[in-house]
Formats: sequence, C-alpha cells, structure tokens
Amino acid sequence: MSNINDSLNIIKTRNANEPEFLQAVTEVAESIFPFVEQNPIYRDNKVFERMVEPERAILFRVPWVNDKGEVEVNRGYRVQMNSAIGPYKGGLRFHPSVTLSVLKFLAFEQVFKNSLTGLPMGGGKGGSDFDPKGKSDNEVMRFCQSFMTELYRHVGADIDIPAGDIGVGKREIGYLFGQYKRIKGEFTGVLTGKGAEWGGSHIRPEATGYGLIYFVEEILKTQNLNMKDKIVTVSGSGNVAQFAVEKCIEKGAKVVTMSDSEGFIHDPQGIDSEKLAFIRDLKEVKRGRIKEYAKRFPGVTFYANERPWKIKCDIALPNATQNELNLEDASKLITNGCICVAEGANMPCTPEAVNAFNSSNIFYAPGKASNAGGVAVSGLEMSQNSQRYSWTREEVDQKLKKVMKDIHDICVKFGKDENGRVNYERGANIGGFVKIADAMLAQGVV
Ligand SMILES: NC(=O)C1=CN([C@@H]2O[C@H](COP(=O)(O)OP(=O)(O)OC[C@H]3O[C@@H](n4cnc5c(N)ncnc54)[C@H](OP(=O)(O)O)[C@@H]3O)[C@@H](O)[C@H]2O)C=CC1
Ligand SMILES: O=C(O)CCC(=O)C(=O)O
Repeated sequence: MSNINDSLNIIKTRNANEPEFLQAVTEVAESIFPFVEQNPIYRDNKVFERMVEPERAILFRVPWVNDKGEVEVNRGYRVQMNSAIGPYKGGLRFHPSVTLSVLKFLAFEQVFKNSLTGLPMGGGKGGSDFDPKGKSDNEVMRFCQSFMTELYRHVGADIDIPAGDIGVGKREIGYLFGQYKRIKGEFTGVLTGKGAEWGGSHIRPEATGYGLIYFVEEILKTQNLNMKDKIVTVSGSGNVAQFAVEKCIEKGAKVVTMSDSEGFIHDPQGIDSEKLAFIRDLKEVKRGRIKEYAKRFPGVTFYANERPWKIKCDIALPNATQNELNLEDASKLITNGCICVAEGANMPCTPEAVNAFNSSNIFYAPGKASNAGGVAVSGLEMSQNSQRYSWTREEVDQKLKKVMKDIHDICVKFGKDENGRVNYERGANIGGFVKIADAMLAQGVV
C-alpha cells in the first residue's frame, strides 16, 4: 500500500506552479493524514489523492468591447472540483489576481465547506482576471454577457450553480443570469445571490457576515462569553465585511477598523449604523475608496497600505482576501490579548499565522467553517427555487443560525483534544472530509 506522505509529494510535484492550491491542500493534509492512517479504507482507496484532482477545469476566452470601442480579452475559468455529495457549487471571483491556482484553492476549500453545511452541495469555483474596478456598468454588463456566453454550457440548476465572490455582487449576478436566461430560454435557479424579487433568497447578501458572527458567538459561548462590548477589528469593506460589522453592532460589540486594498481606517469611537451606511453607499453606489471615511468622520486615522492587525482587539475578523494576515500580524494579535480570530475570507491567515494561533490561547476559526453561512443560504436559495417558493427573512435567518451551530458542533466533535480544547482547524477538516470520503467510497472509483 502506498504511503499517504508519498502521495503528498506527488501532489506537490504535479502542482508545483500552483502555490495557493498547494497551501490549501497541505493545510488539509496535515490535519487529516493521521485520521486517514487510522482509517485505512480511505488510504487504500486513494480518496484524498482523488479529492485534490478537479473532476474538470474549464478555461476559456472572454472577449468584450470597452466604452471606447476597443476589444479587450480576459480569461475565464470554472473549476468543478467534486460532485460526490451534490452538484458543483461555489462563487465566481472577478479580480486581476485570479489564476488557475487561486481558483483551485478556492474550489478545494469549497468542497469541505459545503460538506460542513450539511446540505447536498459539491464544490466548485470560477472567475476571471477581469477587474470590475473603474469599469462602467455597461462595460461590466458586456463582460458578464461574454463570460456567460461560454459558461452557460457547463452550468445548470442540477449541474453547477455559481454565485458571487470578490468582485461579483448583485449587479454581476443580474447580468450573468439575464444572459443565461436569454441563451437557454429558461428561468431556473442556475445562479444564487439573485435579487429577492427574481428568485433570490432573503438573507443571502447578509449570510456570510451574519453566519460568521453566529459562529463566533458559538465559540465565545464555550467560554461563557458573548459579543457585548468586545472590541473587533475587521479587514475588508465588501459584502462579507459590511454584514459582519452590521451584526457586531447589533450584538453590542465595537468595530474599530475596516479596510480595502489601499489601506485601513481606525475609528476608536467605533463604527455605528450611520457610519456603516456611509461605507455601504461609498462601496456599493459610489464605488469609492475607504480613505474617504477618514475625511468624513472626525477622530479617524487612515493607514495607507497597512492592515489592521496591529490595533488592539478582542476579536479579529479577516474578511478581505487570502494571505492577508501573516506571522508578524498573528504575533501582534497574540501579544495584544486577542481571544478569537475568525475567518470571513477564504484562507486569509498564512500557515505560519495559523500555527501560531493554534499554539496560543486564541480560538482560531478557519474560513471553511466560519464563513460557510453564505454558501449555506445559497443552498437554501436552491431549495426555494426548486419548490418555487420563498421563505421569510426570519425563517432563513433561523435556518442559518442552526447551520452555523451544527458546524460548530462538528468542529467540536472532530477537533476536541485530550485536554478538552477544540482545534477548530482539525475539526473542520476531518468533519468536512468524512462525508465526502464516504460518498466517494459508496460511488466506486470515479
Ligand atoms: N461573498 C460571499 O458570500 C463569500 C465570500 N467569501 C470570501 O470573503 C472574502 C471577501 O469577499 P466579498 O466580501 O464577497 O468580496 P467583495 O468584493 O465584496 O469585497 C472584497 C473586499 O476585500 C478587499 N480586497 C480584495 N482583494 C484584496 C487584496 N488583494 N488586498 C487587500 N484587500 C483586498 C476589497 O478591497 P478593494 O475594493 O480595494 O479591492 C474589498 O474591501 C473573499 O476571501 C471571499 O472568497 C467567503 C464566503 C462567502
Ligand atoms: O454561495 C455560494 O455558492 C458561494 C459562496 C462562496 O463562494 C464561498 O463560500 O466562498
């Protein structure tokens, strides 16, 4: 029988040019290999070796015409990673940093995350190196139409159901959906994150940020703590960050930072609902930069090209992008007495930072568990679309809370050590793995 560590070496050689993908795979491998060794049926059937190979990865040309009448060409992708427990499901990212490696890491994480939600969803991810920043609505529309003109043949309500991610929000989902409907001549739930008036679920825009805070509350509960009066640092100012901040305010916590790719603002008075409304308008309508906040509100400092982790806090929520919190940042958080770091973004903490957290008293929640609320409500959107029915805000919110609590329970079940301390990283990785692995075993070597 082959040694699972030999397999990791083969995976590293085969994907040598894909650093983000290897980072995600190595992180999972380190948690699950001891478990796989104890359960040789997974090792002998090469379940992990199969899981790291996408079922397919589609790469395509996306030509479009800008407002000056010039032709532009971008690259589009869809990575269909694993369909053992349901159709492929995962977001689309439009950002200049998108590569096959980035999308493979995101698709791989998505497989585990979707499994943790308890809903029947496989994992995938897609996107493009297109940058929506600075583009007109018409340019974004033409790009989305061209993107879907190829993507439509690979997706479908029971095949692969994309959604939003960085650079893809309600506007882009609308243009993508419109083009799919025009080409196929059918109104189906092929995308999630749709407007509530045309098939979207209530609470989907809020779900990732709200779910993150529900998960943090579950962690705090284990220590008889809650969110009230906690100082929170947040990175990002997009979808996930905005709704995480909204829920923190509702729970009585004080959020003192937000950021974008140009730097972060520190508001020692705290971001209240009125200030958050300013940020929402700035980001969703004006599509402006976070530094405007420091010009608008007194007592606020803008730190250009810096990240917020040096600011003292009880809870840190990295909600922007991958590898935005490194060992130096982690050491600062530990020294400053932070209690909990919960990832709203996918893989925002480097492996060195994660190891530092897990060796300290900080509770570290990996994104595949703590940010799963978004895709969970996407799964609920799919159910509502299938039934041609729509649940109320309250109903969806209750279901979201239950999913986040259940994920917390899974992390405790698989992550508790002999001293009773929970390693959420190990818990999420093993908990996510078992369900997919068992489905793969049941379905034979495919
Ligand atoms: N939307 C969802 O439902 C889910 C999202 N996630 C993850 O959450 C994270 C944020 O996504 P979302 O809020 O949807 O995306 P948005 O596009 O709405 O917002 C992204 C935010 O992160 C900042 N950002 C993006 N790239 C960088 C970078 N390279 N350096 C610094 N800041 C950056 C953006 O700043 P700027 O505007 O300057 O680029 C912006 O503030 C991602 O990791 C995503 O994968 C996870 C689960 C679900
Ligand atoms: O809602 C979805 O399908 C995707 C959400 C997503 O991309 C993610 O969880 O990272």
